[in-house]
Amino acid sequence: MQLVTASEMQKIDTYTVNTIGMPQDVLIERAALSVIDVIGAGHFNLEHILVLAGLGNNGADGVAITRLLYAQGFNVSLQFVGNVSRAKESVQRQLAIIEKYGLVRSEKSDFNEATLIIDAIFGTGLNNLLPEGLQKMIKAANHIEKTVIAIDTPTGIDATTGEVRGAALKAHTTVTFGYNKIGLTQRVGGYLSGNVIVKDIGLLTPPDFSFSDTADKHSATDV
Ligand SMILES: NC(=O)C1=CN([C@@H]2O[C@H](COP(=O)(O)OP(=O)(O)OC[C@H]3O[C@@H](n4cnc5c(N)ncnc54)[C@H](OP(=O)(O)O)[C@@H]3O)[C@@H](O)[C@H]2O)[C@@H](O)CC1
Ligand SMILES: [K+]
Repeated sequence: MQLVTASEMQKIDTYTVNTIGMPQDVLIERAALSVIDVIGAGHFNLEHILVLAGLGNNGADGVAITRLLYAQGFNVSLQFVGNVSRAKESVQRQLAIIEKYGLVRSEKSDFNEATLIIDAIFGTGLNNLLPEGLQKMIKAANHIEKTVIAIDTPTGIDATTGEVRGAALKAHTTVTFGYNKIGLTQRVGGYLSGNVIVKDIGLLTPPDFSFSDTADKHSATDV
């Protein structure tokens, strides 16, 4: 199966949105729906779902997932990591929608109460060490061994190299979009990603795209 680096994935996202004209919110909705499929097909304890969201498009996926779960009647909490006033427009749009659903964000959540954690903090946009406060939070969450579903990549894993950027939230399952990422198959990233499920969300790859990875070297689970 074809693997990609973080920057290749970003180029494919940009091509799909800017050249093809697929609205970004449609991709986010499809990403969220694909995660709902995985949650529904798995044997997860859904008594209390906690969604941790970041300030970029990965966080926007998280807010959309929260809305879809809430609309189905699940007990779901949404907690942001970082200052929401600095969130990308995609997140702000999702937040405006959930407000109208009557969904209220949590300021601080008790991880012990959660039966399932959805990690939508950072995805392919991760470009540095995680902030120290977040590293601490992740280490504490790993310690209590909750079941985690990572959105696109486990937070803290470099999607290109599989290295840990300070700390990484260990996932039971990672739902990744379009193509699997090299970093989810190598080094510690391979271990911390758990079961990797690749979902098609309608991304298009430019016809002349040159991948740095040669497809016949690898195999992975495709769904
Ligand atoms: N593109 C699309 O259309 C679609 C994308 N989708 C989803 O979006 C995800 C990629 O989204 P994203 O590019 O917004 O980046 P994300 O991982 O959310 O990070 C947010 C921002 O955080 C920042 N930052 C980075 N590292 C940092 C650090 N260590 N400490 C602090 N800040 C740090 C950095 O901002 P910068 O520093 O560059 O200003 C970065 O931009 C992808 O994984 C998939 O889930 C799908 O829904 C399909 C449609
Ligand atoms: K994530």
